[in-house]
Amino acid sequence: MASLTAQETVYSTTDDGKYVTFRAGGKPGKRLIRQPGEPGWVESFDRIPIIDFTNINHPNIEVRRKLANELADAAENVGFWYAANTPVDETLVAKTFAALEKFFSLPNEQKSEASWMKTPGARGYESFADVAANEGSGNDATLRESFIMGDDLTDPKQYSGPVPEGMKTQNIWPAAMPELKQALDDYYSVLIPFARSILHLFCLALGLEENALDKSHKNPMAALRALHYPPQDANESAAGFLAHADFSSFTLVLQGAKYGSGLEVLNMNGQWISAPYVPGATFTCNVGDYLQTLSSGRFVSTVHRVVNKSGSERYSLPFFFSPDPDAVLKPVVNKKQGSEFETEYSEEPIGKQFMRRLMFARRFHPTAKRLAELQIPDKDWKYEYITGSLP
Ligand SMILES: O=C(O)CCC(=O)C(=O)O
Ligand SMILES: [Fe+2]
Repeated sequence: MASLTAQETVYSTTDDGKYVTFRAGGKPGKRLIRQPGEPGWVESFDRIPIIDFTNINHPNIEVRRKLANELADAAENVGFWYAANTPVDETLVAKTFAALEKFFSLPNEQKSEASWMKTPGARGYESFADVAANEGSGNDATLRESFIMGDDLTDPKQYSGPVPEGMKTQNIWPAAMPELKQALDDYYSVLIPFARSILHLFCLALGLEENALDKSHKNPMAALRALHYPPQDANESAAGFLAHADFSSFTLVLQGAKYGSGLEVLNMNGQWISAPYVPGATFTCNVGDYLQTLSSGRFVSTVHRVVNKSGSERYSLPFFFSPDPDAVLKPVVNKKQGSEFETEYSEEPIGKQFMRRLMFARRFHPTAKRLAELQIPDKDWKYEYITGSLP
């Protein structure tokens, strides 16, 4: 059993002191920073709740419903929660992190053989220099490097049905480390059923049939993003990962015991609440934008960032679970009374919205524009991409 202990609350203040700025829902946003007792201070979380997932697949639906209600409470009031005692075992976690450490320690040329620029959907390796170029943070910034793999209907390890016509191979793998594919495939194949069970809990929590969202998550867009953050200087003002909300239905992040912490979650008072590692293969999880829309804003896609001032290397492994690329996302429940949530949604299939946001995040990168044109050869889209006027 993981120990269900509350963690320390830490505030950090690398913002301008008055506002925190971020990107959420594809738009820039800002939040006023308020100290306790100041006008406008609101009740908001100061820690991330820990939920025991032992009963996630319990045969009795009433037992599952009880867990679903705990999850709903966290999803409504925080948007983040720790999932302890999940079906994912610690040996698998240790093996996966060992593979990631090995991959990131390869020479740059070997990692770059599997560059994201060679794939249709920006899978593969994103170097320190790529991140610096994307975020305009300067050429020598070494804030993070990452490796992405995800859903791929051309990969028989993932999908046994007939490959849809015109479907391209999505993932790319480094020739220098063939065992990376094995390690990430193994982990991914355990995360998919775990995520499906969580989706069922969210349906119960919304008062729907457990399988109500299965039809929009048949061949879900799902991805693992392995991340490596070297320790940042104490006076470095850039974040390892800028403040953002996720474009996913929900995200399940693994953090490793021996690595530095640095994940921080924004509460309603503009305070950064730390979300460090919790022992026992415990996941740090959050609601993403798509579930926020599906739930009419009942579940909140909360802004977060990474600032690794721990003094040690940090590796983390988010798993993003999103709807089918051809799904059109509409709220499946009514808005809560008094909710100020914007209920506007787009009729555009979510896969296209997803790619647009993915490419927008790389808009300063010289090669990203070419990649964007390959992926979505759509005039309007290109226009939006070039001018940066995304909705
Ligand atoms: O590194 C982490 O813990 C979180 C990274 C993250 O927020 C993301 O990949 O969207
Ligand atoms: Fe994120």
